[in-house]
Amino acid sequence: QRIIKAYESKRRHPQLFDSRAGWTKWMSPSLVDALDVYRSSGGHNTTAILALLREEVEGVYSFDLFNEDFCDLFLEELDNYYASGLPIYRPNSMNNYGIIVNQIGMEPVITTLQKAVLHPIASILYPVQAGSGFTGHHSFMVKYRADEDMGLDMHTDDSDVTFNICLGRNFTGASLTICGDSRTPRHRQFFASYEHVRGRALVHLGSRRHGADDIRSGQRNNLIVWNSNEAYRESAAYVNKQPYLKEAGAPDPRCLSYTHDRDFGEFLDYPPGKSEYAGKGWCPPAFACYDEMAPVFRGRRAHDEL
Ligand SMILES: O=C(O)CCC(=O)C(=O)O
Ligand SMILES: [Fe+2]
Repeated sequence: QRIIKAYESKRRHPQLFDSRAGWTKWMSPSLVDALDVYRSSGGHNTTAILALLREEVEGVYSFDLFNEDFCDLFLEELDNYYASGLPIYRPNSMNNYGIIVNQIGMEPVITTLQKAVLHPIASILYPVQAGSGFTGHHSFMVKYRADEDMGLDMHTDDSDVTFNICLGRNFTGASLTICGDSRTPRHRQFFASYEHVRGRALVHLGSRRHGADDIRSGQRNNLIVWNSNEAYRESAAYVNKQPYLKEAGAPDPRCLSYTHDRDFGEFLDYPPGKSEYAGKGWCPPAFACYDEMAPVFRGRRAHDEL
């Protein structure tokens, strides 16, 4: 709160923080029109919105959201914040170069975006998780560069519905690998590789396993909005209350996580500097290991207990 106040007078593009106006003027005109159709039909006419969504793979969709101007202004604003010397809160332990944008004063304007754009789309795609409204969001930037963080380990989000919006700048590589839904037999099976496009958003359930492949050149900055819905979390349908199903078979190496998976080392070498994770994984839990994995797991345990 103190930081938000301190930054207020230093904003480079104050219009980006205007929660009343929101970000509509930088949005894809056809999306704005489609949302109008949806809204004026009381949420019944979903045709126009659905026509703008591209299904990348079952359960994961992308759509054009912002224009180049928006991406430029937004990245300039972040550069300006970094130059201000104010403290930078990192989004999570795995992102050393990102920033939580709610902490620089963007929470209200992103709430406007959530109400006007994200929730309508999420409620069409994921009615159970989106429900009658989101109750909060955790919004942050991730940044990848060949000489900084290059990628992000496989994980699921503490989010009910995630929107991942690419702001550029120029880059090659850095695609997003999409695997299965957590707790399902195929959670570590490969589903798709998504190439980010500047101005385009990807939307998926937070429970979907995903990770960012290493960047080859340039830099990629994405705005991530983790939407949460308290009513859904309290309901019996909440994903974290579902049974953890037994894995169907050996994982696809592209879907392995060195921070989460107990069998990572059976398939791949730990990335440089990450070998401390060996032996610390918990996923899958013992009762949900695929058949051939059990001896591996028991062997590891027996070894550890010596
Ligand atoms: O780099 C990306 O596109 C995804 C980042 C991500 O999944 C996350 O920060 O939770
Ligand atoms: Fe994520």
